[in-house]
Amino acid sequence: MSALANHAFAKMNGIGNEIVVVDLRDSNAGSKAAVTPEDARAVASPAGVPYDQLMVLQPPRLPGTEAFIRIYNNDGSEAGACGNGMRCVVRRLFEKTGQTAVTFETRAGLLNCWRGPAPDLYTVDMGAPKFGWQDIPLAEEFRDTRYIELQVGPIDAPVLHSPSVVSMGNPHAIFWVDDVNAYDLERFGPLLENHPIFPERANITLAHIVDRDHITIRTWERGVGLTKACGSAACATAVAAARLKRANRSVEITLPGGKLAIEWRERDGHVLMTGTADFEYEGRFDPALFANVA
Ligand SMILES: N[C@@H](CCC[C@H](N)C(=O)O)C(=O)O
Repeated sequence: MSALANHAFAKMNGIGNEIVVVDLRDSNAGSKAAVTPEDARAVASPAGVPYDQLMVLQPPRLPGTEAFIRIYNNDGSEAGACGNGMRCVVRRLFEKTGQTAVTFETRAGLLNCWRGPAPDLYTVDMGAPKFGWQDIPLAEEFRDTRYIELQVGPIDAPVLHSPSVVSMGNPHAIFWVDDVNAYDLERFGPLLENHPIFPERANITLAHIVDRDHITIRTWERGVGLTKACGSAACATAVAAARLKRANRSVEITLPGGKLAIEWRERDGHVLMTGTADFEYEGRFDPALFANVA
């Protein structure tokens, strides 16, 4: 039987990024209570609780951490990072416990999160970005990942080309454009997400630098598709723009679902993401959802 059958969940969103939060720390099965890709797809089905990311809190593995968080995309694949999902987890936890700061373990490492700088805002220290081609990862060596050779469209008149690539615990490619709405991202997104240059696939973002303090983005998410917001893409874009010296290290990013404040901190190179998180409703998963899951 699935660890999720009849288990409580909270439906939330991080500026429109659809998030389901499940806390398995209290599960009788303890640390063995793992969510399978089939479970994750069953929850995402129309009869379930459709989401972009499923955030699963498992018992902590390291002293000083609140939980080990596993992050599933709605195609059942697992992600190392999800900025919007982290803010949702943090809001849910803080409202239940009164805590105001916490450390989680994720596949991408330890993440410190806190309430503030205003009562309705939550900040996640997303850690340090990585720029090495093996870290992103790319299938072949690129010594300079500020721009890589990749294009879609005719060779002599590419529609999109020369993205910056960054790992924020998950792989991101950022294409610099004048108007993020002028491209058919639903068409180009899947081609680029699955391009052989990205052996682990990639999140694909269109970014327009409005000025040194503002950037607008739209993202095709790996394992999901078009979303209203992708927090790690906002972080990757901010860092890539600063690296190109086209923006300041603190910027406001506008996404289809809302705004995020991103700071690439000078002191330690960590990226801080600040934004809201909204609670929608809560319930229990219908066990029938998992009837055909092994
Ligand atoms: N929505 C997320 C990113 C989720 C993970 C991504 N689809 C991946 O597979 O890397 C965010 O807010 O960061």
